Amino acid sequence: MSSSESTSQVQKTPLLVLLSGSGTNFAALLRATETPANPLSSLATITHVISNRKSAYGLTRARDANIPTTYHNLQTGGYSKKHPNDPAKAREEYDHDLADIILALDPRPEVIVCAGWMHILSPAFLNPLEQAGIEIINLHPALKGEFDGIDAIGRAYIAFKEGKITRTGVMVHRVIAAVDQGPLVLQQEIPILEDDTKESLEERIHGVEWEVIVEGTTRVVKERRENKEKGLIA
Ligand SMILES: Nc1nc2c(c(=O)[nH]1)N[C@@H](CN(C=O)c1ccc(C(=O)N[C@@H](CCC(=O)O)C(=O)O)cc1)CN2
Ligand SMILES: NCC(=O)N[C@@H]1O[C@H](COP(=O)([O-])[O-])[C@@H](O)[C@H]1O
Repeated sequence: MSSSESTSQVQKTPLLVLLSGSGTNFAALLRATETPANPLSSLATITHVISNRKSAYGLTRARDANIPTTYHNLQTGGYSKKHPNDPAKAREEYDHDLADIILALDPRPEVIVCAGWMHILSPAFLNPLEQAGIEIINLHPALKGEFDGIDAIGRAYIAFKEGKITRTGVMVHRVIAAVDQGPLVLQQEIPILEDDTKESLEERIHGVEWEVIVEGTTRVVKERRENKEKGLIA
């Protein structure tokens, strides 16, 4: 940033959020971008939200915040009907079109945050986004290398009850084709207490998620802006 520029004049990094559910993590990220005391508020802004589920309350939260939204669904988008006997082809076309939707946005997002996005992204999506230089990160309620995939919290709780673990955690990682196995941005361990129920553990994990998604996004945005200033990326 040149000395004559204030942060208010510097273009904020446009973020796009992918979500499938209630959107509490999106809400936490939005709060951070709108809270002057939070460093993220001077660095980034959420410019679009996409969900694959029409009923996702996260879409309502985005609309209430006057953030543009898109609903993109495998069934209602006709992908499954077009390829009734080839679900892989249907998913490939769905992913390809999702990438086209994002690449056509103005402003084009620079960082995509998966915040409870419950769809595995294929190379048909990942490749064009990578070629466009758009970074993708994901919030996952487990530590790296543990409980990849869905119901990570439930599986961690079972492992705890079986005496196999005494802690779990939350991570933000970069998204690659291998689900939840991309490079770590950051993670935070969460102890599992003897008297924890699945519900009490889940509640504690969600509270940590709302912090980790902000810190993880902030780290990625800061690194990207520094790399831009150094001329390492366009
Ligand atoms: N290529 C990648 N795609 C996604 C990643 C990733 O790391 N690489 N992270 C996920 C988020 N996620 C866990 O953090 C996750 C979400 C969903 C699934 C999954 O099995 N989805 C099923 C459908 C499940 C459902 O609809 O309830 C599916 O896509 O067939 C696994 C992991 C986001 N995508
Ligand atoms: N594999 C990813 C995954 O399981 N993510 C989970 O989706 C929820 C989204 O909640 P939200 O819609 O309230 O943000 C989060 O709690 C997170 O644990």
